[in-house]
Amino acid sequence: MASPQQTMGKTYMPAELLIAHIVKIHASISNLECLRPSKPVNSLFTQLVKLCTLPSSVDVQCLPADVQRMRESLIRQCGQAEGLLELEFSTHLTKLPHPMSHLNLFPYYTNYVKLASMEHQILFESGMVQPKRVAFVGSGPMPLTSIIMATDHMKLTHFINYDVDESANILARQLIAMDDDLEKRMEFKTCDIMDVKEELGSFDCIFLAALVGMSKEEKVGILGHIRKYMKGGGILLVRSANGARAFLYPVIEEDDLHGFEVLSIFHPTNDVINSVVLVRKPVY
Ligand SMILES: C[S@@+](CC[C@H](N)C(=O)[O-])C[C@H]1O[C@@H](n2cnc3c(N)ncnc32)[C@H](O)[C@@H]1O
Repeated sequence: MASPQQTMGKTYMPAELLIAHIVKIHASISNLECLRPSKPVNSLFTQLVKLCTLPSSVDVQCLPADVQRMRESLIRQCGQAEGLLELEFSTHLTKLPHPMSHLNLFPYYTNYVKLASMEHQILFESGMVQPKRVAFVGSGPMPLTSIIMATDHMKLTHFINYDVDESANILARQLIAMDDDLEKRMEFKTCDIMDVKEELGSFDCIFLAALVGMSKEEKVGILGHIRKYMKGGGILLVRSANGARAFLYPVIEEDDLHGFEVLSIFHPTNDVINSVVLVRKPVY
């Protein structure tokens, strides 16, 4: 089997070697009792993220069926572990007197800062400057994207966060409760995004979190629903994945975006995981 090579200071991993490592990690994760944060869980997911952010020639569109099945299982495991990690930290932070001054305790806080800055830059370059109303779909118990966007980039914008999980919204509201500015500009609504209709037409920009729609079919169904109800000329930012990062999150291809005008697709090469796909609903 080919061995790893060094390119630009990063180990380039031949696809078959990378996949062999990922298959082994998936097997170890599958043997874990539960995916709540713990030493073994943290260590396996840290190894997995390191591997998946290495330069490689992996193309998940051409995986053998058994590896594709493993990938789908791994994406669900990653989603579950991410949700449990956010739940753990949000529960801990909301017990502190000023949760907002301790957000950086979250292990992936700097990744979210970089991702939000990247997403704001992409929106700014597409002409979406200081939107009035933004929706974040799948905000979770640690709604870092909305918080960082509202605090650092969109200081006049009103954010409506949708999450199907009421316990996530209860924690998210507690997280921002001590911040007067965010309290006024941020709402958390408990519902499946598939049940939100006319209100989607009130947003200048909608973010769709990577973990909303865990299979291609589910994601495409959600995209079609949002497109149906969002306003003409409205912008949708879809988080996707590329290369080996596609073992962690679902991938959105251009042909999953029929009916939208694709404005840009950005694949990060640093430690940010998600790709950013920006689309607009045409004004008929
Ligand atoms: C764990 S969070 C990750 C988002 C992350 N906090 C961020 O700022 O980008 C993803 C959330 O999506 C929510 N979710 C999944 N499917 C959904 C759906 N169909 N409608 C609304 N929320 C959904 C889950 O309940 C979960 O809390």
